[in-house]
Order: sequence, then C-alpha cells, then structure tokens
Amino acid sequence: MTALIEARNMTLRLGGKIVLRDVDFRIEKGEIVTVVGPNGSGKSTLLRGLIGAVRPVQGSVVRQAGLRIGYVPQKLHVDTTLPLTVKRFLNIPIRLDADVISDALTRAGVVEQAQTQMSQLSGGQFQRVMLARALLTKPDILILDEATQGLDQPGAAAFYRQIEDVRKDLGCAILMVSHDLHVVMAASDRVLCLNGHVCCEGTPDIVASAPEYRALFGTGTQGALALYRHHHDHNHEHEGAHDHDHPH
Ligand SMILES: Nc1ncnc2c1ncn2[C@@H]1O[C@H](COP(=O)(O)OP(=O)(O)OP(=O)(O)O)[C@@H](O)[C@H]1O
Repeated sequence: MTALIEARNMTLRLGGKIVLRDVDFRIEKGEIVTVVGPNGSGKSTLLRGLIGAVRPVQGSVVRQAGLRIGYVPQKLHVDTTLPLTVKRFLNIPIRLDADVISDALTRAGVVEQAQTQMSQLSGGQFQRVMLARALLTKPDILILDEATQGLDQPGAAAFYRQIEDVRKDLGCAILMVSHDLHVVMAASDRVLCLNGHVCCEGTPDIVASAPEYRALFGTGTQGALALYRHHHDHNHEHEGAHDHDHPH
C-alpha cells in the first residue's frame, strides 16, 4: 500500500536546536493515528514537518502526488473585534460555493452557526468551525493539532465522535495530536509516542504497555498528570549521542 505521507529518518531543527530526531513514520489511507508525548516533545513540529512547513535537516518526507491536506493548527487567533460571520470566515481567502460551505459545516456539526459571529462561538463550536474549514478541500488526510484544547470532557468526546463520522463519510486518514489519553487509546488505530524522537509506536494496546509510554504517562487514570512529570530511563541528549539502543 502506498503511504499518503512518509517520513524517513526525518530530523527537524528549529532555531538551531534539533527538536525531533530520526523519525520514520508513514500513514496510510483511512488510518487514525494519534501522536502523544509531553509538552515540548516535538508533536506540533512533527505535524509541521509532515505538511512541509518545516524542512528536514536530515532524511526526507514524501507526500503522495496531489495529496489534499486539511490542517487544523493548535491555535488560530481571529480578531474578535471585527464583525465576521462563520460563513464569511470560511469564504476567506477564496469565495466558495454556498453548497461547499454548508456541506463542510454540516459534517463538522455547526451548520446552524453559519450566520453566527465568530466572536460569539463557544470553544467547542469554534473548534468545529476550524474543522469545517479544514474539510473545505475534501482532504485525503485531516491533520489536527490538539483540536480539543480548552474543551471539557464531554465536549472533547463529542468532537472525536464527529471526527470519526468524518472519517467514515469521507474515508480520509486522520493524524492528530492529543492529550486526551483515554479517548486517544479508544479511538486510534495507531499511537505514536514522541519525546524528541519516536519513543514507541503501535496499536494503542502495544503502546500503553510499552515501558517507554508508561515512563511518560504512568499506567492508571493519573496517567495524564504524568505528562508533566516526565521520568525516563533512557537518554534524551539529542545533540550528542544517538539513543538508538533503546527499543523504538
Ligand atoms: N521557533 C522555534 N525555535 C526554537 N525552538 C522552538 C521553536 N518552536 C518550538 N521550539 C521548541 O521545539 C520543541 C518542540 O516544540 P513543539 O511545539 O513541537 O512541542 P509539542 O510536543 O507540540 O508541545 P506542546 O504539547 O507543549 O504543544 C520545544 O522544546 C520548543 O521549545
């Protein structure tokens, strides 16, 4: 099977610092892959490398010819002092057919908000409008960077259900960064755990039982807290020696 996007030995540097080393990664049609890892572990940078916004200093990224990517960035600031309806927002920068807009809004579950001011959307509605925006191009792959940030648990769960419906209907692959570990574990085909490199990767079961993952996230419901208490049993000195001898 041909991958939609494939990275080989991809090393990414930002501002003179290597933030991600030797990443081998591929995503196929229709897969849901989630990227987890502590703050600063390179998750957003990985996505930016895969979409071509950051060039690898080593290795390569190959995207399928003509690949359509729908990208929902981690943060998007919309000037709330400007009067701007959802519909007009989706028409920037290119005016689109009303049908295309209403189809994307319907798929994202916010068709009733078409005439609402952007400044009056709830956090969950705002994220859905961002999802609608990413769907306008009928993407082959939807890439979401912490799309449920700021949503409460039911809001986040509803958002993930929406994403699953989108995948079912459009057949697009989904690559997302998430901190909602339980949802991630339930909804992903594959999980990629990062910490400046790929710590471990596989089906949710395999990753959840990997020592590298447990070192990062713990084992029980307290796991999410362990994100910020990052203990590790192997070396993360990116600039120096390689850490190839630990299991990937
Ligand atoms: N423009 C930049 N110049 C230098 N270093 C940067 C730059 N942007 C990010 N970094 C560093 O790169 C590392 C990876 O950042 P990245 O945003 O990819 O992490 P993340 O895993 O997405 O984090 P979070 O969970 O906090 O969003 C961090 O140490 C960050 O400080």
